[in-house]
Amino acid sequence: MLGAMQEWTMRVTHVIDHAAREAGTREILTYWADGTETRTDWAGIRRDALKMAQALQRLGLKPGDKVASIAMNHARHLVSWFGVAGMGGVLHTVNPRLFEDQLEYIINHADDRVVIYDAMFQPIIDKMKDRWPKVEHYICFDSGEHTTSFEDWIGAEDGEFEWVEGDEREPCMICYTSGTTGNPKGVQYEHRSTILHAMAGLQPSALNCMTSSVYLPVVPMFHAASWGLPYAGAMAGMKFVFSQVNDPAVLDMLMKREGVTDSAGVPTVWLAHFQYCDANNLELPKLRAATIGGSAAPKFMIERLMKNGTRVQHAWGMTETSPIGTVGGPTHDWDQLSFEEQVAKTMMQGRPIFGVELRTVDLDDPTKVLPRDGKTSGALQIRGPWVVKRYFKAEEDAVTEDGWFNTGDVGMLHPDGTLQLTDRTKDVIKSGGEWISSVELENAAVGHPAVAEAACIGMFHPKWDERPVLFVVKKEGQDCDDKSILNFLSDKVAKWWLPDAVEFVDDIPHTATGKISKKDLRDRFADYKLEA
Ligand SMILES: Nc1ncnc2c1ncn2[C@@H]1O[C@H](COP(=O)(O)OP(=O)(O)OP(=O)(O)O)[C@@H](O)[C@H]1O
Repeated sequence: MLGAMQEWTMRVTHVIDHAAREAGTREILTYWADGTETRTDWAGIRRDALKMAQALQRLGLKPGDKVASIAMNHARHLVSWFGVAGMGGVLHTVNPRLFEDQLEYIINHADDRVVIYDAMFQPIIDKMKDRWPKVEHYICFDSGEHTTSFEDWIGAEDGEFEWVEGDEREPCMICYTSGTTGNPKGVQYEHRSTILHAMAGLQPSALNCMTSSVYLPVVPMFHAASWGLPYAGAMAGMKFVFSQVNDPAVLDMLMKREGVTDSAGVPTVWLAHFQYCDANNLELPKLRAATIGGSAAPKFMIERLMKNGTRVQHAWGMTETSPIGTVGGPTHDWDQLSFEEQVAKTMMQGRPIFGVELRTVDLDDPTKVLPRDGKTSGALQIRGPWVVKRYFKAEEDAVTEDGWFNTGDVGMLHPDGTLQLTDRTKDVIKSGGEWISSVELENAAVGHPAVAEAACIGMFHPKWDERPVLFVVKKEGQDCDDKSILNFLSDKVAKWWLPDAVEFVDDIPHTATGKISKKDLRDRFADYKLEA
């Protein structure tokens, strides 16, 4: 027998309705690429989203149709998150840094009918237009010099529109993985999964979203739904500060002037911020918390932020998990820990937020579930209502028979639930039947004063199968040799982990999301040979 509560379909339109009703005047600021700024509020975002939904219908779009956005973070992009979902459509947030073949592939694969883009990406549109035969309309978020401008387009509507109703399991957004592991794969976020994920993000131990938050998400809206922040932020009714550019000078100015309390982004964002403040003799902004994820946050970054009074929330997730899986933050015993212990804990990837479950399985025998002992490393699996079950247009599910998604990450679970990632399955190095973490070697190497960046890959070795080779980019004006690096590593990793060779390179290839691309590094050094 069922209970007797009211019907409430979990559609994301509830989120914007709530924000406009309960926090209607809470501000949304945008700093635009041309240096101008505009301010709107949650009521304004809803008003424009209604107009946009109406305008999409006028173009002939039907529920289920897809609209691509190629855009940075700003209020109009935020409008499209709710406008597209509000007409029953699916917003496809595209990473503009993808390579041309990937851009061609994903827009065609998603069957996008409309592309809305920032003027700064006009060159991409000009280059790609002929390769996207299914796209019928182009709209520019900015000026519209070359095509219809967003403001003119929605400005022609009166906003007298009723959100399109539908099933809560219908998709409202599609994000593609960046394809470092093959062709990009589309992950469809449902209305329901999006709401559950955003509500989970409101847990105090998660994204730290509350009415008092003034949030500057540096994580782009095209990167795994900006970690769900636009939805969680609307639910909390917080103030957003957006910047269309990722210039540390602009971010620093906005953080200080607007009293930003929270920010979220990949580690490289803080790297650039540190460099900017150091070069200009400025103090770091005093944030309440910085959520860092997407790749491992290095120790020196965590230390520096914590010393500055900023709580570091080290998060792990992936496009396939909407993306939040785990978030770090003070544990019950936090106050009893020394600063060093707190840093060490923060370097791990945090604990699962309510709603998802993690387990690790043996790398060689995936049927064997490993103990949560903080010692045994294995392949990380996850399940939960905002974790992918099947990729868009795939013919088979992407989960194990018992319903777990294989993340491709390697790590261990501690008895208190903390996840400690050690590598990705395809990057972990197998030497003489034992595993070596390429990430741990890299993290240790970047602590060397002359090292700007380091990447470690396993190279074929006639005796050991694979041995680590470390590729290093030196800091400008600094010098060092392989002996100094190996010496530096010798008390930080096991002796048999020490790389067989250290190679100095001018640059290390990166993926479209700014992570080290080991695939490209391997391709670049395909002919590399290690001696027996
Ligand atoms: N806090 C973190 N520490 C270490 N690694 C992390 C962290 N957060 C995310 N990652 C890494 O990022 C991956 C997810 O990234 P994302 O979904 O953006 O895919 P991608 O790396 O860009 O592309 P692909 O899945 O195609 O390789 C995780 O599986 C993990 O390897």
